[in-house]
Amino acid sequence: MDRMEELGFRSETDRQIFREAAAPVELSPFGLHSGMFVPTLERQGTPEQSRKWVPLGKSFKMIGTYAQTELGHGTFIRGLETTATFDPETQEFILDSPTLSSIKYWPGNVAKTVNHCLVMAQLYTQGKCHGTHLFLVQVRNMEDHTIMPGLEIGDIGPKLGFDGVDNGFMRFNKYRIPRMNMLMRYAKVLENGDYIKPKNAKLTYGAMVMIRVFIVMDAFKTLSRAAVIAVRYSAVRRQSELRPGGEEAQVMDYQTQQYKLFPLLATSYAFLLAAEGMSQIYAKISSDIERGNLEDMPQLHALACGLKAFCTWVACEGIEVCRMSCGGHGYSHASGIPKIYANIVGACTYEGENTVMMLQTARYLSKCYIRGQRGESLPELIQYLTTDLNVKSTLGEDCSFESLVAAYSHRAARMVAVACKLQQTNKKKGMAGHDAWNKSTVPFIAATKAHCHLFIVRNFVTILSQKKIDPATHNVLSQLCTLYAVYGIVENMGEFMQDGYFNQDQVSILNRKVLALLEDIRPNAVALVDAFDYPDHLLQSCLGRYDGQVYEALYEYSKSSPLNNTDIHSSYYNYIRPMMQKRSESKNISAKL
Ligand SMILES: CC(C)(COP(=O)(O)OP(=O)(O)OC[C@H]1O[C@@H](n2cnc3c(N)ncnc32)[C@H](O)[C@@H]1OP(=O)(O)O)[C@@H](O)C(=O)NCCC(=O)NCCSC(=O)CCCCCCCCCCCCCCC(=O)O
Ligand SMILES: Cc1cc2nc3c(=O)[nH]c(=O)nc-3n(C[C@H](O)[C@H](O)[C@H](O)COP(=O)(O)OP(=O)(O)OC[C@H]3O[C@@H](n4cnc5c(N)ncnc54)[C@H](O)[C@@H]3O)c2cc1C
Repeated sequence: MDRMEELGFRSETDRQIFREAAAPVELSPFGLHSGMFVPTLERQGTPEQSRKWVPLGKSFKMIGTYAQTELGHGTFIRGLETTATFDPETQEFILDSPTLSSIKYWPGNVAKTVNHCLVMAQLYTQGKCHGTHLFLVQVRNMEDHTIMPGLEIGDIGPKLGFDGVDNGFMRFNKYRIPRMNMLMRYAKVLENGDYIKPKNAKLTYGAMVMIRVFIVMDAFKTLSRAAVIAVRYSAVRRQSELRPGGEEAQVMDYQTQQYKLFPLLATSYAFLLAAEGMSQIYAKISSDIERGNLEDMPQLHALACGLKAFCTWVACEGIEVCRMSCGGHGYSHASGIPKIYANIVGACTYEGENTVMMLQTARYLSKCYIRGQRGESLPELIQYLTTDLNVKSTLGEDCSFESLVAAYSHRAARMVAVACKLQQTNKKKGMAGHDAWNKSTVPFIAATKAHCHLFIVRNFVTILSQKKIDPATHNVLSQLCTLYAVYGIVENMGEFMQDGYFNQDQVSILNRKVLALLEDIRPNAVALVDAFDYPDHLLQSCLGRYDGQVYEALYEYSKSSPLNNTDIHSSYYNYIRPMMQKRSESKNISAKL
């Protein structure tokens, strides 16, 4: 913190890069403070509240987190049970956890680190419940960090990853906070207890939308780091003979290794651009929302949910492929990959479980599909839903960007139509609306994945056609873009072929194109991962070192294992030797017999 001040880092991006460099392996216990607590105070507080609290947060005088999930409910926010009941006599809210299942459970850094929380609770005033709202709650004494009376707080125990984050539980026993600690930018409770409702109840969910946008960038960061490690290692690692009697080949020269890694390299670039595109859309629509124009809120919500889920799923699968492509050494923490995976895989669950998020986007697509059928105008990103599904592909040998985007549009439009028609058929059969929906959600998830895939391909193509890029770089980025798109088709061929959109010749073209691109990309593969510019310090990987001294690094790493501190381990004296002695005594006994 002091060092950041000394260096004059003001922007959140600079600060984030610094924090990551300072704690490269474990997630920071202040991540939720800087990433969620302070921004939520800024965006959900009134100007007065922000002026009061944000400087305290930014200077770490107040350290906070976001406490929403409970033992009994995470996904279903409307089902949260923590109550905040307004007492007009004292001008306070009384926070309470009325049941076991209402205990806050999972919030990061609640257990030991923070002294404040933003608590999501059901607001009661004048005997009426007004749904969930956010409240700023002091949870520890600012002098000695003791837990405030009326609260029970603890750690939830070990997890798959997130070792640097003390996820905790928290129980309220009629705990009082001032009225002005409700975040009142959109909804308000007046002194007499009157409730002023917001323009849209979902404005309270703004912090989640923001983090989902950040998570798309996390998916890029983590997948690209694993790809850097795996590609560099594949250039160093030699195994088996490619040419009989020749020297052992770099494993990167095996076509199968290229097929594992180069599409993930291409995906990393695609995700970086998608994350940037998503951030721009977020900046535009969220500033409209702040000015009171809520028209595009559903579009933003749908895009953030879909991309968060799509990108984290693909990143996690891809990181695992990177790990396995490093053979045995990939399994060691020395590779750096297990930690990357363990931390990012949580993102498939936190900030909205991925299936649930996909279904939010699906609902939006379903509504847009109906509007499109009625001839109503649709937002630009969704206009493809009205394309003519009888058209066949014009893809030729060059696999042009235009033909690839058309293929992705066709696939997504067809799959959304299939899911919507199933939903409609279910309704016609007499099912209630919710059943008709539930019984079409599997095809809706597939359709939503296709929709997100289209967004990413189209975004990559658009950037290549609009940005001024020098010809050599443009050429190699075009290869990556084409590989991302063609590989996606080859791996999901059934979805593109089901209605005969491609003919047999075109399928052969696509299969050949993938293999040709692997060869094109091979000479630039290491440069393309170097271009991400991750320092060794950040990667913390013996396999992904910039200088390629992999075996030296692995040997040094092994020597630093705590088990090597002594020649004979205490387990020998405590267990192995007594066991051996026992065995030899019993052997002697049996020999006597
Ligand atoms: C979306 C919901 C599931 C909605 O639930 P419902 O179906 O019940 O709907 P509602 O009635 O509530 O909604 C009606 C209506 O509103 C629409 N809606 C909903 N939400 C929004 C919204 N936000 N904006 C606009 N509109 C919205 C909804 O679609 C309906 O519309 P229609 O009627 O038109 O259909 C909701 O309940 C929900 O969001 N649930 C999810 C809960 C959730 O997200 N919880 C998050 C808790 S906080 C958390 O998890 C924090 C985690 C933070 C982790 C720390 C991150 C640190 C960084 C780590 C990075 C790792 C990198 C590793 C690096 C390395 O190692 O290298
Ligand atoms: C590492 C980590 C960090 C976290 N940090 C925080 C934090 O800082 N603050 C905080 O408040 N919370 C935090 N959480 C909690 C997290 O936000 C929730 O776990 C998450 O929102 C998922 O909710 P859930 O646990 O209720 O899952 P559930 O909803 O119980 O999901 C279980 C299964 O049910 C399915 N399901 C649920 N609803 C539906 C539906 N409507 N349709 C179809 N399928 C459905 C899901 O797809 C899933 O397969 C964290 C969680 C993790 C893992």
